[in-house]
Amino acid sequence: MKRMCTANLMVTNHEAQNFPGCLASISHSNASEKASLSDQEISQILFDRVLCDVPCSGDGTLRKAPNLWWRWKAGIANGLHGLQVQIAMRGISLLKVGGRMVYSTCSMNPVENEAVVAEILRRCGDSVELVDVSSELPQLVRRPGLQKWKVRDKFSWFYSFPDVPETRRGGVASSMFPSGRTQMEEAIEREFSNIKISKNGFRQLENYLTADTEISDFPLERCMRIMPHDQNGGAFFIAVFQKLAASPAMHVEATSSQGTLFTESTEQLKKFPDQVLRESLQLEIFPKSVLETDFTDCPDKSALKSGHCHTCTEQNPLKIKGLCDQEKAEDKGMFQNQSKWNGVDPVVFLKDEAVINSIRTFYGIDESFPLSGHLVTRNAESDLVKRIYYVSKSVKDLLELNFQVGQQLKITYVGQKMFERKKSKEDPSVACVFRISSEGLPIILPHITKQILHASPTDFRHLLLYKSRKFANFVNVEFGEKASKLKPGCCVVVLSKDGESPFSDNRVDESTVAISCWKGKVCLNVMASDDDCQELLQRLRLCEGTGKESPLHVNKPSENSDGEM
Ligand SMILES: C[S@@+](CC[C@H](N)C(=O)[O-])C[C@H]1O[C@@H](n2cnc3c(N)ncnc32)[C@H](O)[C@@H]1O
Repeated sequence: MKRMCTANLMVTNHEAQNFPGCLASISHSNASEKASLSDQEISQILFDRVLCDVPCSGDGTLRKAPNLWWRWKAGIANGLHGLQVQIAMRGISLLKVGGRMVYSTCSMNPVENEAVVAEILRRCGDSVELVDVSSELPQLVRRPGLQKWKVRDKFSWFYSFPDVPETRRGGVASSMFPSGRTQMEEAIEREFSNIKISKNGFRQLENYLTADTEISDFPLERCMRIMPHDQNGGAFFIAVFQKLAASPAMHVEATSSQGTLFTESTEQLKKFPDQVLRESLQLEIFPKSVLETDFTDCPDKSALKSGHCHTCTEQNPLKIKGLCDQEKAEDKGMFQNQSKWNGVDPVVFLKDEAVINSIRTFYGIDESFPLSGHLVTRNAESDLVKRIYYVSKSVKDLLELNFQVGQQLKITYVGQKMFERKKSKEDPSVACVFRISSEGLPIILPHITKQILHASPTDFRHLLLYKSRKFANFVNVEFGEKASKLKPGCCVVVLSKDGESPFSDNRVDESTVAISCWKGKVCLNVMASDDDCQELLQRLRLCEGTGKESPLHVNKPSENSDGEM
C-alpha cells in the first residue's frame, strides 16, 4: 500500500465473521437539526470486492511446512468448517449487488472447500452465483472442484450425514456433506410415509437414500483446485461468487421519509428461519411495525440514553442501540476524543484551524485541495499531534458513518501519512512545524506553490547520497542560493528532467521525482529514510539506463559533522 500511495485506504481489525455492518440512521433533511427517526435513512457499508482468505488447516502448504504433517488430523478441518461458513456468509452479506467475493484456502480438504461453497449457495439461494472462471488465467494449471466427497472423523469415514452417530454429531455437521442434508430432512425421511411429496422430491430423496456417496447439485466444478504436483508449488482452493440480488441479510434498505423499510427480499427472507440468519449473518431481524416505531415518545428519556429503557429496547433494539450509543457518546464528547477500542489509538478529525491554516499558508497549498475534514490524527490532544493523515472523500464519509454508529469499526490504519511534526526542539523561526512525509508527498506535490525547489540531476543525486548538503556545496550555485533563501522548515526538492532548466516553472506530474527536505541555517537535509533514498537512487540509475552501482553509499555520515542545520 505504501508503494501505491493512496489516501483511499482503511485497515480494520475484526473477527471476519463479526465484521460490523455499520448500519446507521443518516439524516438527509437538515444536517443542522436533529431529525426525527422517521426522517432518517438506513445506510450501511457495502463492498465491491471481498476476499475471504480464511483460516484453514493449511495442508496445502505441507511441501514448504513439512512439520505440519505431524500435527495434522482430520478434526482440524472439521473444526474450522463452521467458522469458514460464517466468515464467507458475512462476506456475502457485506457485498454490493453485482459485487464479487473470492473464497480461498490453502487446504485440499473438501470439508474446508467445496462443502463451504455448497453451504453458501444453499443459504443464499438465487441471490448468489458461483462464477465460472475457467477462461481466466489460462496459464494457471487447475483442476475442477469436487462434486462428491466423504467426511473423515476420528475413527471412520462417513458418506452422508445420517450415517454419523448421534455421539459424533458435535464434530461433524450436515453441511460438511455434498447434499448438506439437515436433521430436519432426515426427520422427513424417517416420517416418509406420512408426508405428501412431489415426484421430483421423491426422486431426489430416493437418490439420497441409495447413493453410496452423495453428489452435490451445485456446479462445484467451477471451483479451482490448484494441486502441488501440477506446477511444482503448494495447494490452493479458489471459488469466485457474484452477488446477483440483495441477500436475505440485505432486507433493510434505504427508505424515504414515509418509505418502506422492508423490500421484496422480505419474501426471500421468509425461506430462512430467523435463527439461521441471526447466526450466520449477525443481523437482528425486526418486523416492519417495530422499525417504524417513533421512539421520540420513549417514556423514560434518561433511561433511554443510558440504554436501559426496557420497553423501547425490547421494541427496537437496533435503533435504540444506535441512538443510545450516539447520544451517550455526544454527552461525553467521546466521538472526537477517545477510541472505544482498548489498545487502539482513536481516529480523530483534525479540527485545529490554526494548524490547518499554518500548513496551507506555509506550503502555499491551493484552495482546490481540500484539507479541512480530510485530515485525521491518532491523538486526541492537538498539542500532542505527531502525525497527520490525509483521507480521501470516501474514507472521510466512512469515518463519519463510523462515528455515527458509535465507532463500530476498529481502525488500525487510515489514509496516507501526510504531515509529521519535526521532532527537534521547536525553533521559533520555523513558521510550520509539520513537515511533509515522503509517503504523502506524491499526493500533495501538485498542489504546493511555496517551499519548492527544482534541482539538477547531479545535485539531486548528491542530496540522496549525502542526505545533508551545505548550500555552498551544490554544483549549481544558483540552486544553493535559492535553497538558502527559503523559509526555515520543510521544503520539497523536485528532480528536473533531463534537458530542463532547474529553474523553469517545471510542472509536476505522475512521473515527477521529489523528496522532502528540511531547510536549516546552512544546509538542506533530506527527510527520507535510508531505504527510501537507496530506492530512489536505484530508480534514477535505471532511468538513466546505466544500471551501474554507485561507489558511494547513502548511509555515508553527513558532511555536516557538527550537526548544524
Ligand atoms: C490464510 S491466512 C490469510 C493470509 C493472508 N491473506 C496473507 O496473505 O497474509 C488466514 C488468517 O486469518 C486469521 N484469522 C483467524 N481467525 C480469524 C477470524 N475469525 N477472523 C479474521 N481473521 C482470522 C489468521 O490469523 C490468519 O492470519
